[in-house]
Amino acid sequence: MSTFAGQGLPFSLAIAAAGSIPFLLVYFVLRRPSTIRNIPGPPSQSWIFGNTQQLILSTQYGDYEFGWLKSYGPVYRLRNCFGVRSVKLHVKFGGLIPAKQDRLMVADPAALSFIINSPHFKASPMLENVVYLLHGPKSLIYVSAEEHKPLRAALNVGFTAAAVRNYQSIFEKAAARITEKLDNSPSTVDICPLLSFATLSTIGEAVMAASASQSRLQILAEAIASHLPPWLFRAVAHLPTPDFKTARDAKRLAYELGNRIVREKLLAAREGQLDTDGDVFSVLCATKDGLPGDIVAAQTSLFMVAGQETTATTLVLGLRELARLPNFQADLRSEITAHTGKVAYDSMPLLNAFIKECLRMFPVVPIDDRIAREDAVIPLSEKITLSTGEEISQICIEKGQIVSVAIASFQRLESRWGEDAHEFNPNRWLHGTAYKGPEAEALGPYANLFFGGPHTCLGWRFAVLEMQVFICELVRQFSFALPEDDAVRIRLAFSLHPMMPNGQKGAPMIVSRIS
Ligand code: HEM
Repeated sequence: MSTFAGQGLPFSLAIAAAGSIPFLLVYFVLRRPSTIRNIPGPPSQSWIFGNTQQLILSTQYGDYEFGWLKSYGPVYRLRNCFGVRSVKLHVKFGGLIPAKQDRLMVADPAALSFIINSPHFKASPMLENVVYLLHGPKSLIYVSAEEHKPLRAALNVGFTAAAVRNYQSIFEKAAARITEKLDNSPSTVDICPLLSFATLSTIGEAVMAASASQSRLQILAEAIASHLPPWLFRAVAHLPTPDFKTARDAKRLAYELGNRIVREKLLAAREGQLDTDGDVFSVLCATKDGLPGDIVAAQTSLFMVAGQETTATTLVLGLRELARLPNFQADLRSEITAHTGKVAYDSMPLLNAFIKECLRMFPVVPIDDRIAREDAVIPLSEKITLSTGEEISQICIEKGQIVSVAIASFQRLESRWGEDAHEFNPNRWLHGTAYKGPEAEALGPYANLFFGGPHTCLGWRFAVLEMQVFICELVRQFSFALPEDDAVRIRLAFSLHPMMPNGQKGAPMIVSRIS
């Protein structure tokens, strides 16, 4: 599927590496020594990769990270790529001393809350470049903090509780298409493409009223959902290599498609022909003094990527867990079949506990890198002990420090979720909130499972209703089991994905119709 994995990759890598050398040299000379060097953390695995390979490329996401969480606690230091950070003259030692480049891994609740809400931090340069390349400079996720607030408020009209209720019939039709496909599939079936296509079709219809059968929409989704290598730099992205060209083409295609649809809708609105209860773009185009058409169209790629694979992956990983819990699966089916007629999804405790547990255990964005725009003092919920023996309750960091918001680790903190934090246990949500801690009161019904701060997921209600509808239809009609030779692993490829041993995305399951 991904052209990034195709023939052009080694060539692009070579060009990217060559193009980056002058920047790296300047970087090595100008950067400042680490201020977090006394915070304990795992030893570096290699000079080139530091601990980054273990963090990002482990066979199963978290193989190392969750071990580090246990050994070093919710805040620790990791070595980044190119371990020797700078060559700095230390008069005290009378020579050239290499200082290390470190990243701060943070899963401490107070620290996380501070980082994601503070203007002192922004997305890391690497993340910004990928976002720019994929979604463009006018997309909600890329614009400056000043532009973000009004743009988000304007876009939110398409994602309110009332607006999302209008998309329910779209989700129901998509769920019916999945069950039809399952009826025509062999008993062992890869559920990934089925769910990816279903979530793509709902995004197309609910956001733009574009049918998923439109081939351009499909091509676009293929291209923009491709796994982007995390080493993309904006400068080299303008090189004429096939990999970067695919990303640029996808962004252009998305904009063209969105732009055409928005123009049609604006025209229909002027003629009083626009259905204002319809899709997100219709709602936005019908809003008096709303956003200019080009700004609405500029969100096409973001909505398609943010809304498609996220929901599909959460569902796939959840169904795999359901297969491991046959008793819970049976109870959930009983709860679903007990509801006849108009389904009140929010009043189904097992269904909602299951969805929350899927989001907790498998945050599709498990780690989010930020950079300090200026010197800052990060508060901590619990004191940590430095390698010098000193105890600290806050961390002073310098401008330029990379901080990894360790979402997956936060969602497995034993101090907050209990000793069984690493187990998939939907029942934890059945009796009040599963989250224990002084900040529990401040968390919403989803306990920050869609992240927090100004960039918290705009489409969370959309995702929840879609998952409620899909799970109800699937579990009502089918039972789910794992094949005996199941070898699927969860790996990080920009976001979490189920991967088969051959390196392809996929999740074969035994799906049987309930007679
Ligand atoms: C299970 C499904 C989903 C999960 C787990 C999820 C998770 C997230 C997370 C963690 C972020 C914050 C990213 C960051 O700050 O770097 C985010 C942002 C966002 N999500 Fe979702 N998402 C899901 C579904 C959706 C859907 C269905 C849509 C739209 C239809 C959507 C639209 C967005 C948008 C537009 C943003 C950017 C918000 C901003 O920058 O202000 N998401 N999502």
